[in-house]
Amino acid sequence: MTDSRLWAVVPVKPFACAKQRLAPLLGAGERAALARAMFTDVLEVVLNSPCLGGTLVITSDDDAAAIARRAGAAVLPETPAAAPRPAGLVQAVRQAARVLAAERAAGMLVVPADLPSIQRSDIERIALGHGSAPTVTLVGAAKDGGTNALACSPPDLLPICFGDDSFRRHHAASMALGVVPKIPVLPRFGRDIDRPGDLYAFLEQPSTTRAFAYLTDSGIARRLLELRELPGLRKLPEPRLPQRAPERAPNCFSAFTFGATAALSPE
Ligand SMILES: Nc1nc2c(ncn2[C@@H]2O[C@H](COP(=O)(O)OP(=O)(O)OP(=O)(O)O)[C@@H](O)[C@H]2O)c(=O)[nH]1
Ligand SMILES: O=C(O)[C@H](O)COP(=O)(O)O
Repeated sequence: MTDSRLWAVVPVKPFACAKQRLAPLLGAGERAALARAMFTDVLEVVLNSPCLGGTLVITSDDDAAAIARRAGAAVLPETPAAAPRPAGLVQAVRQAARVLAAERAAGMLVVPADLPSIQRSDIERIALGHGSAPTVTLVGAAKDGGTNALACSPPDLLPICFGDDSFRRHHAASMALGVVPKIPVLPRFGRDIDRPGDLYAFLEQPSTTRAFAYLTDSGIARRLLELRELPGLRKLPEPRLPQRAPERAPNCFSAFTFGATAALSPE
């Protein structure tokens, strides 16, 4: 590959297992639908960013893989299947880094699938400011010390250590390599939706995202209004769809099996 642009890597956990920390507010089906909507928002942004060389979605979820392929992204079947966090995320991103390095990609930009508010200008700030190898760019989560954007050139330069306190650990790993990471200030990249407070904050800023539309059209936003008086939600339109009863979550870490890794060219 002679392209000097970064490849976006979007790791996606099976929707049926996603957003467990939102269980106090949402049923299993609602969490899966929200994760799907957020992933579609993120996918649209990265695929519409010509500053990127391509988009690789790594997942063991057939539905996520089908969405990615329809949108024009390359899909890398995750092997082994998603494990409990953070091991699953770490192994998935390491797998993607190995594949991109083998394809001689200039670098990778890991974009989590739970950042529905990001915009193309945010991707451009990271990609166009990243520079040539060896380089690391990091963007931290606003609250929990996580890493919400990780770019590295070459793709397998940086030890991947998602999990508790990951931003500090990724920063330290980069410094240990003698690479001072670039840390652009990107507030929208800081706002991943993990916990109830993140969901309330997201709802208080109406947007044209699929995630916001799902939460309002399904009646969830109004239900949360009744749970916690949110002045910002008063002007929401009446919900159009009947509310779905919470469903039981399936066994989330049953074994998935996939074939060989997909080619990088989008199918
Ligand atoms: N491919 C893959 N992606 C993962 C895995 N675990 C998490 N992710 C993705 O990594 C990003 C951040 O993950 P989390 O914030 O832990 O999201 P989550 O696992 O849905 O949230 P919880 O269920 O509350 O832990 C999201 O895009 C997830 O879909 C995994 O095991 N495999
Ligand atoms: O930094 C990390 O480990 C990932 O971004 C996931 O963290 P989160 O579950 O807190 O979003």
